[in-house]
Amino acid sequence: MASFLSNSVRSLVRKVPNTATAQATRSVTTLQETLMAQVPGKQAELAKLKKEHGSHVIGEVTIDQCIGGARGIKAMLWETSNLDPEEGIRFRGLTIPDCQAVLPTYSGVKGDGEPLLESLLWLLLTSEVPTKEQVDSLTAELHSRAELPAHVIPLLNSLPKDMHPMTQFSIGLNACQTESVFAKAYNDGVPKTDYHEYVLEDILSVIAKLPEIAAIIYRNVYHDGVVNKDTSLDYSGNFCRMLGYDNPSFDELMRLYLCIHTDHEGGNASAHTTHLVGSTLSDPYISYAAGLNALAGPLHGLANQEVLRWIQALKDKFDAEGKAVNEETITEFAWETLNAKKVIPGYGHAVLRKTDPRYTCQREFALKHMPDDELFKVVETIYQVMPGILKEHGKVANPYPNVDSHSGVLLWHYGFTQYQYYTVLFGVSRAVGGLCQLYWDRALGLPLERPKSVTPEWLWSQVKK
Ligand SMILES: CC(=O)SCCNC(=O)CCNC(=O)[C@H](O)C(C)(C)COP(=O)(O)OP(=O)(O)OC[C@H]1O[C@@H](n2cnc3c(N)ncnc32)[C@H](O)[C@@H]1OP(=O)(O)O
Ligand SMILES: O=C([O-])CC(=O)C(=O)O
Repeated sequence: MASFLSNSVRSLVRKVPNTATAQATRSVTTLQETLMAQVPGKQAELAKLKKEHGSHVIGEVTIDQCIGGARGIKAMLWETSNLDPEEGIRFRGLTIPDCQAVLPTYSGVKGDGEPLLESLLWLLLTSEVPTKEQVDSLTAELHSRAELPAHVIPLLNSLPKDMHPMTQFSIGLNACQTESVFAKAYNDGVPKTDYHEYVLEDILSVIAKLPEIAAIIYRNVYHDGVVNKDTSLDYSGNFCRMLGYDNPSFDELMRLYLCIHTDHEGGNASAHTTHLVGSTLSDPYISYAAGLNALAGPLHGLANQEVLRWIQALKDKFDAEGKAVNEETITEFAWETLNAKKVIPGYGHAVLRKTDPRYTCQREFALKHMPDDELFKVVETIYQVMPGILKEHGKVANPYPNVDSHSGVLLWHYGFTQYQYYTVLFGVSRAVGGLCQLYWDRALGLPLERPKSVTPEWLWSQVKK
């Protein structure tokens, strides 16, 4: 890959020498080689579609959609995943159970344990299921790119402990932008046909650096500030050690967690923001930092902390009143929330119309690893009553739980109770989806995103015609 790069940029690339593992696995086809072989064909296919069918109509837009957050408008090309309202997410055509069956795991035996994050990264970028050797070479490559620039650790250490972890995360990633190979290459005037080669460098480096930024924040805010690595492990395993967790079952949970939160087609706020900001040719570091800021909103990724906050408030209220948490008290608390004109966090979705399969696979993990956990039973009871309550409420298009409804309770089981931090874990994972697409955005030469807005007067003029 580095041979494609100009001399001035090459000095920024892969500053960390290849590890022994990377050298040993050099015989496998690398991620970069796989992509370079795919790009010309994908470019030609898209050019043909545009040339021969560019004027084909694929939808219409109503006033409701125009003022209603663009729900359902098909206006974005997304390679890496697709969301069906009934079935849920498919990553390059594979459902979550498909991924669990075919993607390489830590043990090396397919289906034995959860897929490795590196497996999903490879799948999303290339649309191919990697071999274990390819995944191992990617693990080594990510470890070799993980070093943070010297100024970032003191910066993170200087942040107020009461600053929200997502704000710290965004600051940390923005500060790493000094390493952007793409920004330097653009400045040096490389031709636009080469952008994707530099963008790929940045994408892999961002994904590699995020766990340590995240771990420093966690250890600073809640513990002693000390981060210990173990790069003999995979990406998720090493991340768990950096956070301070050393438990094989928690490692598996983190592998599942990091895989299922990666991508949710293009319209969700964090992926869309990354894509939009990237379309201005902002580099992947600051494009994804923008995506993190979108993820930090309570209607999006922050809902995972809000779910735990809601459950704790529920428990506190009924503990104080000497009442049990059961179907009756949950129903009472849900109506209090709804009557106060607040949302039930973890329920509803802009696209899904059934229980989120990411919820289902986390529930299955809980049934396998923690069937008797007290908080899991509360989440199960909420699941029994909430769809009925929301249907009765009558406003919600989807009364079923989304991914955020279940993730916190699993973390809590392992002693990871600092729920204000939960969205940072989501942010480590979402980088993979948003940035894999950003690679294809540049490889396919997608343009600046700039939809047309209209005034209320214009809308009135349309209906009065
Ligand atoms: C990773 C993720 O981002 S998954 C989503 C995480 N977010 C949450 O869990 C927060 C709770 N859920 C919600 O706020 C919503 O369901 C969203 C934001 C996810 C989707 O929003 P929309 O597509 O607008 O949902 P929908 O069409 O069902 O909204 C219709 C009405 O129901 C309300 N509604 C939707 N979900 C809920 C809910 N969980 N609790 C109460 N009211 C709700 C909306 O606020 C809206 O009210 P309004 O007409 O007064 O504005
Ligand atoms: O798809 C959405 O709008 C929200 C969501 O579940 C995600 O981004 O994971």
